[in-house]
Amino acid sequence: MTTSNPSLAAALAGADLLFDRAALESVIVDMGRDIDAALDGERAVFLTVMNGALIFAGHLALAIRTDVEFDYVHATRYRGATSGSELHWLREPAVDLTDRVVLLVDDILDEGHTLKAVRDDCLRRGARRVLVVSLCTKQHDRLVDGIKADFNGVELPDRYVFGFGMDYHEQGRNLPGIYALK
Ligand SMILES: O=P(O)(O)OC[C@H]1O[C@H](OP(=O)(O)OP(=O)(O)O)[C@H](O)[C@@H]1O
Ligand code: HPA
Repeated sequence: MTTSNPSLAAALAGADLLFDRAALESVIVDMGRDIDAALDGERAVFLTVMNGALIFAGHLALAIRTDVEFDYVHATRYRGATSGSELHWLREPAVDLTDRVVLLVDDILDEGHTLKAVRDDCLRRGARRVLVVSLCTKQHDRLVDGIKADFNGVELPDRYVFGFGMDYHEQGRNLPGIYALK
């Protein structure tokens, strides 16, 4: 941690716990069941958007019974800040997506720029179907046109959240719950 980072302890002291680990694990089990039904036996590419989706992806993969092929992309537009800017691609998919079903797995659908760009990139690479899977979606009117989650775990108020993979200035990703700044 660099010394210029705002204090995680101070943020936690002023934050609300929205969903604890047990609640999230239960939601993710249900998502896995729904995804199995949608895949109907097809072996999908399980494409994780790093870094934020890391923890969700691990839990979700264990909740899906259909075999999947793992790959990941790294795209970031917040870069440790609490408001987004343009998307930076740090790693593109390695698996050939031609004619594949893709489970596009991310932690949060906020304004939607990230998932829209990655989803469109998968389609450009020839994916037959992209199912957008997000642990949470923020409720506000800033969502870009043309993107929605096909599978969503929980809905969030319009507040900056962290934990369960999501960062507060690159801190707090391994907190076992979702917290919201006041
Ligand atoms: O819907 P949007 O407004 O585009 O925001 C959602 C994206 O922002 C976060 O990534 P971030 O850029 O913070 O990178 P990270 O995954 O490394 O935390 C999050 O993991 C999503 O990918
Ligand atoms: O509220 C958020 N928290 C963490 N990462 C994010 N990326 C987009 N919105 C958020």
